[in-house]
Amino acid sequence: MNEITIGFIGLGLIGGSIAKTIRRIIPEYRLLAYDIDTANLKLAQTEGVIDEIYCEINHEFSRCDFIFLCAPVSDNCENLLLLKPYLKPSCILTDVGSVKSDIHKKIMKTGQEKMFIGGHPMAGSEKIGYQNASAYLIENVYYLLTPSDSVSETKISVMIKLIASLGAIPLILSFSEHDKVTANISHLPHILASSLVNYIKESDNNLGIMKTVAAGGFKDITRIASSSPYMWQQICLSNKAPILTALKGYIKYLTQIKKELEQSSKDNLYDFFNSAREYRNSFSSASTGPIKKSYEVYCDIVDETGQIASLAGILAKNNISIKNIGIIHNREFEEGVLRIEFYNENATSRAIELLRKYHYTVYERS
Ligand SMILES: NC(=O)C1=CN([C@@H]2O[C@H](COP(=O)(O)OP(=O)(O)OC[C@H]3O[C@@H](n4cnc5c(N)ncnc54)[C@H](O)[C@@H]3O)[C@@H](O)[C@H]2O)C=CC1
Ligand SMILES: O=C(O)C(=O)Cc1ccc(O)cc1
Repeated sequence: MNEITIGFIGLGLIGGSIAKTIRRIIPEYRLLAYDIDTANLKLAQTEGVIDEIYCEINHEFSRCDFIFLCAPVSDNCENLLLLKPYLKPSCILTDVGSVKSDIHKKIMKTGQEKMFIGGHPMAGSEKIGYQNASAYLIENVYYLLTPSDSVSETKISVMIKLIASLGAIPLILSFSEHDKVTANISHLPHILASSLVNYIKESDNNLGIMKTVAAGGFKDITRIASSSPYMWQQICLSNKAPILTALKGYIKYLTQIKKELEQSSKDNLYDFFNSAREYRNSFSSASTGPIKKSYEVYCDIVDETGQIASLAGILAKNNISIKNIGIIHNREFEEGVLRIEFYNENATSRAIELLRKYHYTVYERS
């Protein structure tokens, strides 16, 4: 088989993670990248992730069998025209942007429908840039695909195969359905997280007491407020109408709960929390959710030198890789515990079994 060549236009958190995943799973593929930030490109080349780096979009990309547009959404739209003269007809052009309607409209304008299949991995984080990219970010998560109307079935099945081979779960949607869904389950939550943080900033006293005592719940639901403001500015502007509809629907809920509280409607307040609890508990705890599951366990550990090293040694001897490790202190674990994160479900369950065998107290959190 001829060598497959894949190009990346933008190599930050998502582009970098897809490139690292390809390098991990299909190391023989040739990877090319362009990014406005040359430091990213140089790092990726030094790490052996990208084979060829370019400081402009040029004829080198005409060798690509796939091109992933991985810049913020409106930059992806602008890069389409710059790429157009170089793409071979058999190339599959895709993107990873969080919004799909604008890029599909631009694709129709530029006459590139026969090669475009929109893409959107439902995984990510509040972190920014290639330095935070991970070869496991898209493992076992939904990867939404929005093929153009005139792209061939062959191209669609090749794309589905590639995404599945990278360990993600391809799911086809129309671009308008995509934007409605993501407005509700991704864009609205990001707006809520940021508005909650802004509200607390405004309400706190000058010693920052709220900020100091904010507990797990606040931190859980506002983590995504640390995301890139530039990326979210672009997402909001690009998906304005569906986000406004979602906000309107959500504000209705807030108004309703405000009324029920004002009226001390005991039963309605109970129903409000109970219906949310039941529906939230019905979400799959398997990794295929809108939010990627993190494989973490918590473990009591004696506060003595060498304790972390001996636990890590047990895992290493059994070929279990640790993704992240560190002591945490919060109210749930009053004494402080060791938080250990693994790469996948299998490693997590093997580690739990092993550590318990060595008489460690291990906690799992759903
Ligand atoms: N961050 C997340 O959790 C997720 C982001 N996305 C989408 O992925 C895309 C990329 O986001 P991230 O990787 O998170 O952002 P990022 O900020 O980590 O990376 C963006 C990269 O694009 C480069 N870039 C900016 N303008 C460019 C241009 N005109 N041409 C070429 N490169 C350019 C930047 O230098 C940077 O390396 C966005 O469209 C976003 O909507 C999709 C799923 C999750
Ligand atoms: O960090 C998280 O939990 C996210 O929600 C990340 C994210 C951001 C943007 C997307 O389009 C998809 C996923």
